[in-house]
Amino acid sequence: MTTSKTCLNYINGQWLPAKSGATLESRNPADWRQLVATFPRSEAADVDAAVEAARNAYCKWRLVPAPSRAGYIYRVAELLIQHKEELAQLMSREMGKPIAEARGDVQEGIDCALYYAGEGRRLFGQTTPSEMPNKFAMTVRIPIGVCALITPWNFPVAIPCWKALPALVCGNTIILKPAGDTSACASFLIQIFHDAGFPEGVVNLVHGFGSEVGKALTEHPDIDLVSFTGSSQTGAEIGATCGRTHKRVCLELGGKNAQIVMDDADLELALEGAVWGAFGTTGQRCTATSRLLLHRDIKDKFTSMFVERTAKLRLGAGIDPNTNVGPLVNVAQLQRVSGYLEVAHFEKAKVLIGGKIANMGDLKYGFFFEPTILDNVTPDMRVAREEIFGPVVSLIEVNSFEEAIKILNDTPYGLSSSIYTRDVNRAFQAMRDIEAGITYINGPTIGAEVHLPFGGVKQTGNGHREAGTAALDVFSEWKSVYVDFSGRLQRAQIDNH
Ligand SMILES: NC(=O)C1=CN([C@@H]2O[C@H](COP(=O)(O)OP(=O)(O)OC[C@H]3O[C@@H](n4cnc5c(N)ncnc54)[C@H](OP(=O)(O)O)[C@@H]3O)[C@@H](O)[C@H]2O)C=CC1
Ligand SMILES: O=C(O)CCC(=O)C(=O)O
Repeated sequence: MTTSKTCLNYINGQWLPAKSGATLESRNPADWRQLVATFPRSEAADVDAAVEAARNAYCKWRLVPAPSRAGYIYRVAELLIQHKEELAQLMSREMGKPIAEARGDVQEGIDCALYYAGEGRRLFGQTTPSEMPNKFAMTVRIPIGVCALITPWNFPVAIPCWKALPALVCGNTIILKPAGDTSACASFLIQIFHDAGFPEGVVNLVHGFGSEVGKALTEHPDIDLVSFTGSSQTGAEIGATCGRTHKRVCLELGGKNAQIVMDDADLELALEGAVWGAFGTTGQRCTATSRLLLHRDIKDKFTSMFVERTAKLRLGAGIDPNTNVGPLVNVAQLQRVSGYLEVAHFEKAKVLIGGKIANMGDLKYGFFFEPTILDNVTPDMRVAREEIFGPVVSLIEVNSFEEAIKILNDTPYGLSSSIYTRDVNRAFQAMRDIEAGITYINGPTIGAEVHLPFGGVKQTGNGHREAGTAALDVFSEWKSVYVDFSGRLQRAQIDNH
């Protein structure tokens, strides 16, 4: 039996309870009887204290040379490596991810830290010729200020790292508001930042409800930027508030990702991709495969292979190394996914396998849902259009490559996409014509790498990207600098120079 943790806020280098003293609980989704952590139910007053600390710290942090800022980030990488297993096990208990995937989540945090530590010695700007003689022109990146990072529960280490590390290397200070379901993981991560020695106030953590702490951060006049990953609904609300209060905002929202399997595909390879893409992380990824667009010539064969393989997946607690599919994160997710099965029945989709809450034996203490394949799905059905965020995938038959691309694009979202084909011409055509931020050729829709931009088109976001150098464009402003060493007034576009 593992003991529960008492998590606190981290403000100005101090571990503190909520000013009100109120607390909330985080429980193991594989067995809700197990308390994983208690954490502060913070309010606007706690947010005010964190914003004040971050604002004060910003004055000095922005002047620390970027290679020195990167030194702290490198130390985060070292500490994450040191604590990888402990953190992965905590994650598996707190949000249910199978342990191998939890290790992958921490590894992504490590990769991210190593990448942005390196960026501290680059942060390249441009030098460019001036129109004038004896004048030098260049661009430099400058930080934005105090950044609020509002993160979900599905990648409790990777997503906070994607946001915090580029923000910090650019010279901003941060306040993390993690999802309540992964408050212990967030505290562990911020302990690592503390141990890495960041100056007081540079890194802050405020736990609590999104509707209280998240909202207070978004509305706060002294927050300069909000970076958010989560639902489209909350994202739209945050976007509207930031518009009203003139804040920079970066939104990473939903997906309705599809994998195309063409008639010439390597079916075994496509099968591995479909299983991992649809049921990895119990389908709780914004990049999860929730539609399989199958060419009519391989549909029957591929479908029976897929059903057979899905039947072998083992549901269980993530901490058990034999588990393939863990629980959903909480009862609300379980209800949401069950609700979509009602929709599927109403829409006359055919359940080929799964389709129910799994409550045999010890599973009855958790939020388990059977891996589910829906057939006879048409592109207009709700199950084919709305983000389900669970282990449910819809099969849609297509007659041609062109039809597959058309259906793939026929969604309000545009995050990830995939095509399995041996035809290089089709692969390149797909790369060009698919409307999505990410396209995989002969790979599943999941598995992004930290040095490439991550994000999507249409309602998946608001045009920004996380990860890679693209994240530096979120967390810094461009300043154009002209140095005139002519010793006289030179006026571009007016003087005949
Ligand atoms: N794109 C993605 O990666 C993700 C998408 N989702 C989608 O969202 C659905 C619901 O999941 P849910 O966890 O409720 O997602 P939310 O978008 O509501 O939550 C994401 C984060 O935002 C916070 N938050 C909630 N309301 C507000 C608000 N008004 N202002 C500021 N911050 C807020 C949450 O805090 P708190 O935890 O306290 O609610 C959490 O930290 C899922 O089924 C899935 O479809 C969810 C997670 C990730
Ligand atoms: O699958 C991936 O590549 C990353 C997924 C992710 O970050 C997410 O679902 O939020």
